[in-house]
Amino acid sequence: MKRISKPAIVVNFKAYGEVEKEGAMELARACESVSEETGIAISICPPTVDLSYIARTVSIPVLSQNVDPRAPGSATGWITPSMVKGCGAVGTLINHSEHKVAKNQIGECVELSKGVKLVTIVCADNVQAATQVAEFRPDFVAVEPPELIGGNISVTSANPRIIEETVDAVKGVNGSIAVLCGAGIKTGEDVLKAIELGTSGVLLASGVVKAKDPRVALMDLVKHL
Ligand SMILES: O=C[C@H](O)COP(=O)(O)O
Repeated sequence: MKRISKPAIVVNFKAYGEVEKEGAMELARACESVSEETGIAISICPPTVDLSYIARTVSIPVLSQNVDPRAPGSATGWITPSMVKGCGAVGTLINHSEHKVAKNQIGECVELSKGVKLVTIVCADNVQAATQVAEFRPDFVAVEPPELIGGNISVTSANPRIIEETVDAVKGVNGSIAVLCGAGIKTGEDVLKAIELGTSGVLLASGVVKAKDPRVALMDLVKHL
């Protein structure tokens, strides 16, 4: 199933050492296997260097970790949305906290991505930023307080208000934009809380990528869905 259905679990592999060499494909396979076994949509964002290989191999949705605001042409080293689409990915993150895009270029990334029918997940650090990026009409806005990213305290318990307020603010801009939350999410309880707070799912990384057994971590994440 290549569609990002809801509730959505989006696993960002980032650039962790665990996903170097064959690690990315092994993790992609684990996500695919849990998704098939449970029927829950698990989407993945592998490192760009593995995007094409993984997108053509697994049956779950594969997204790029970023795109650049460039159309096909003389753009050495840039990652165009068109290229991402061409290698079999179904969507892309944009403006991740660890890969910021200049404010005036976020809209361009969304437009170019939509133009090639990529699903767009635009990240935002706070409610104000989430409201601003919602104006670009992405498919998803993912709110992630940077100080909680990669830590052991889930945004759902550390700052549930930011999630509720982001859901209200984004829906106020456009009711069809789905909201995700991320930062420190590690358990099925965290995911359940995220849904109860009004989101359509979660964006997470370390809870799966750095888990001793990623398959066990994934099964736990989806156990209440
Ligand atoms: O893209 C994922 C987010 O930055 C969250 O990362 P984390 O789950 O390691 O906190």
